[in-house]
Amino acid sequence: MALEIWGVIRKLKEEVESLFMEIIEGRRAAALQAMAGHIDDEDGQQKNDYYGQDLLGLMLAEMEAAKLEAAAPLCGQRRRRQQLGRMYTSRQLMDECKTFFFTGHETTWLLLTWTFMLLASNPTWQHRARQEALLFLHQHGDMPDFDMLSRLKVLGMILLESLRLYTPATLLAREAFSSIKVGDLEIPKGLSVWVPVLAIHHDKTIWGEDADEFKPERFSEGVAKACKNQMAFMPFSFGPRNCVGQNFAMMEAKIVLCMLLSQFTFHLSPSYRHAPICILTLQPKHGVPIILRHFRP
Ligand code: HEM
Repeated sequence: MALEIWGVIRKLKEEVESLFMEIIEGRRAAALQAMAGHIDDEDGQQKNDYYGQDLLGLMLAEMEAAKLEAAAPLCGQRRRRQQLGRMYTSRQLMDECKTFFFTGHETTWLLLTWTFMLLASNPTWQHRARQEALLFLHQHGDMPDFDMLSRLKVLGMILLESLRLYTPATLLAREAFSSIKVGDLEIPKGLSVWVPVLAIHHDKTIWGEDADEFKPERFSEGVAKACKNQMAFMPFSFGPRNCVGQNFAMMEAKIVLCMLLSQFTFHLSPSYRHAPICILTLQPKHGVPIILRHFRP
C-alpha cells in the first residue's frame, strides 16, 4: 500500500513538472518568435518584455540577460549577476514556478473560501463589508491601486480574523542547525521544531475567552492591540523565510471580495457541513457550498 502511494506521488510529481516545463518552453519559443520579427523599439533599444511581464516572464528575461552577459568579456555587471546567482537552469526555474504556484494558489483560495463561509454565517459583517466595498468602488472605480486597497479597513479586519480562525498554513516546521536556548527550552542541533500556528491562533490565554468566535473588531486597532503578544498572530510566518506573497495575497483577496460583495449576497447552503480538516493546509472537508443572490442596491 505504502509503495503504491509513493508510485502515485512520483507520477503526479512528474506530471506537474512536465506541465511547468511545457509552459516555460512555450513562453521561450513565443519570445524567440517575437524577437525574430521585431528586435528594436523606437529608440533602437532591444525590448526586454518579449517574455511577458509576469513573474515567469521576468525570470526568463533575467536568465537571457545573464546568458548574454556570460558570453561578453567579464565586467563588473556580469560579476554581480553571477554573484547573485541569476544563472538559473531551466530545472531551477521550474522549481521556482512550483514553489510560487503551490505556496500562492492553495493558501489564497482557502483564505477566500473560509472568508465567504464566515461572511455567509455573519450577515451583520457581510452587510458592513458590502457597504465599504460599494463606497470604495464608487470612489475609485474598477482600477484601484495598492494604496487605495490598503484603506479598506473593514475588509482588512475581516481577512485578518479569517486568517486567525482558519489559518491556511496550520503549522511551521523548522530544524535547528545548531544547539540553541529559547527561553527555558534547550533545543539540540538537528531537532525538528513544529510551531502549531492554528493552536496558537485559538489560545484563550492570548486572545481571550472569545478566541473561538468570529470577531473582526478585535483587529480594529491593528494586530498589536488584538492580542497579548503580537507575535502570536503568524498566518504568514515571521523572519527571513516568511511569506513573500503576503501583500499580494491580501490585495488579491480584497479585490475578489469587493467585486463579489458589490454584486451578490451570500448565504450558506443548507447542505453545508462544518468540517475543517488539516491536510498540510486547513481545508473544508465537504467544501463550502454558498448560495449567491444578485444584489440590487
Ligand atoms: C493567504 C495566502 C497565503 C498564506 C496564508 C501564506 C502563508 C505562507 C507561510 C506561512 C509561509 C512560510 C512557510 C514557512 O515559514 O515554513 C509562506 C511562504 C511562502 N509564500 Fe506564502 N502564503 C500565502 C500566499 C502566497 C502567495 C499569493 C504567494 C506568491 C505569489 C506566496 C509565496 C510564498 C513563497 C514563495 C514562500 C516561500 C518563501 C521562502 O521560503 O523564502 N504565498 N507562505
